[in-house]
Amino acid sequence: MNHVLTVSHLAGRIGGQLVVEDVSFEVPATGVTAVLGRNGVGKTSTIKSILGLIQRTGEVTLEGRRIDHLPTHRIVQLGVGYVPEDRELFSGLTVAENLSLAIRQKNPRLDFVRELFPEVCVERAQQRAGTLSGGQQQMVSLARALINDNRILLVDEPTKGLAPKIVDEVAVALREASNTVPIVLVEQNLKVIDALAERVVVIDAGRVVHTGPARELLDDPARVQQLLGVHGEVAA
Ligand SMILES: Nc1ncnc2c1ncn2[C@@H]1O[C@H](COP(=O)(O)OP(=O)(O)OP(=O)(O)O)[C@@H](O)[C@H]1O
Repeated sequence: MNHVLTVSHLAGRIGGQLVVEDVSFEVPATGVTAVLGRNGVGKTSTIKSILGLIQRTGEVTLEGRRIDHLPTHRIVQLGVGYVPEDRELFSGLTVAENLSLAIRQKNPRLDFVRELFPEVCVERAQQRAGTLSGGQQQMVSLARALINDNRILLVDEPTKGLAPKIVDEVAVALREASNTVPIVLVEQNLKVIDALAERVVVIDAGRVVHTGPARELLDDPARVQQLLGVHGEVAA
């Protein structure tokens, strides 16, 4: 299979402490690959290790090219888009200003993000990002990553803390986005995983403990319970 990203024996440290122990997985060139696991097992740290945001060892390749020795800004320039868990918008700047600061290419995908998020990217373009709701801020954060032609997008818990209706909106946007770029999605919401992910990578205590088709895992509530410690039934 054609892989856009391969992660091999990745380890990551924060303040000298090993938080990612030994993570290996591959990301196909299309669709959504979900990274799952209980709280605190190292999902966010795995994403940050790939991006070089924390001290890391191991091998990471983007379309066959080693990127594990590069600084974060180079990795992003090569086309690894990042939507961080805490959104990290410039709260005092408008939506339009947040978007224009993110542009890295001559022909940004402005029409695409305006179509995907008309409320925030058109109607609220002149509103300060810090005055938007959590869901709206999440959409700006996604738009900021989608405005460039990335090779892959790393999206960390985009639905965390959002109301169910907004979760559905974010999921629809991510599905649209995944038709244009492969996505690695850290997500706890099984309904979102069910709606979006083709494959899952489950992490426990800094290591990969399961990989496979999302459907196979979601159809096995006992295994979901065992791996994630949550009830395996996906609510209707
Ligand atoms: N800045 C930090 N300083 C010290 N320890 C940290 C820091 N950030 C994370 N950790 C620790 O690293 C481990 C992995 O955290 P990480 O955020 O990667 O887990 P996670 O699986 O993404 O969790 P969650 O689902 O709760 O977001 C945890 O034990 C956490 O306490």
